[in-house]
Amino acid sequence: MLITLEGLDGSGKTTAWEALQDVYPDATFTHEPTDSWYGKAVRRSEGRDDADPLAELFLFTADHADHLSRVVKPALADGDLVISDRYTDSRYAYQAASLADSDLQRPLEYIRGIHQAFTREPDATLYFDLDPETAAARAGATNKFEHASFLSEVRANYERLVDAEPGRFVRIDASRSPEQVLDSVEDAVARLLEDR
Ligand SMILES: Nc1ncnc2c1ncn2[C@@H]1O[C@H](COP(=O)(O)OP(=O)(O)OP(=O)(O)O)[C@@H](O)[C@H]1O
Ligand SMILES: Cc1cn([C@H]2C[C@H](O)[C@@H](COP(=O)(O)O)O2)c(=O)[nH]c1=O
Repeated sequence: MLITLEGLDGSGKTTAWEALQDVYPDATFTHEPTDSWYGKAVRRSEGRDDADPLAELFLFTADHADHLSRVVKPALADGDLVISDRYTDSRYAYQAASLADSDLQRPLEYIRGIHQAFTREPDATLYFDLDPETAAARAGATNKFEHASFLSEVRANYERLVDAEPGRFVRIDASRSPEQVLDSVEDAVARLLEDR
């Protein structure tokens, strides 16, 4: 089973992903961007304000293709529970926002279309829902995406994704205390595993 954690920068995904490692020590824990050389190329691009947004989409997508073939698909083939801190929805939400003013007519649909031919969709996605101002403040503006105005466009895209596939997403109210958020996350994962 593939479970992904999604949401704005600073919404608490990594905090939850780390806590889940104590609860499910045998699961495969992974993340995007990855630590591969593709992931390092992505990190370089994130650090550049002059990066071309379409080129950046393809860097993130190359990292995803490598992540799928090297980590995600083999772990799923072994019957592992796979929990990924960010995955395809990050591209649909973030790169659709960075390409909003490009020549692409419908960036979110275009990006989904690129992935459809080769990706493995998540079985379930925990969506850490947080307002963009709090998210930006928690994230500390360490890259070009971590600003409230951009994050509010990203959030609108996440909402479109949730509306399109309500059965896949579990909304986590990420504005609560870390303890409350972790309790909800652990309950949600336990329920997903029971229902599978
Ligand atoms: N529920 C919470 N309330 C307040 N602060 C929190 C909460 N959860 C996490 N934090 C703090 O917010 C910051 C960002 O948390 P975290 O790295 O888990 O978020 P993230 O969603 O993984 O962010 P990014 O996508 O930027 O990596 C950290 O300093 C973390 O300690
Ligand atoms: C996978 C992915 C990530 N991003 C953005 C979102 C964040 O601002 C950074 C890195 O993520 P992290 O959780 O802080 O490590 O990259 C993106 O724009 N598109 C993606 O596909």
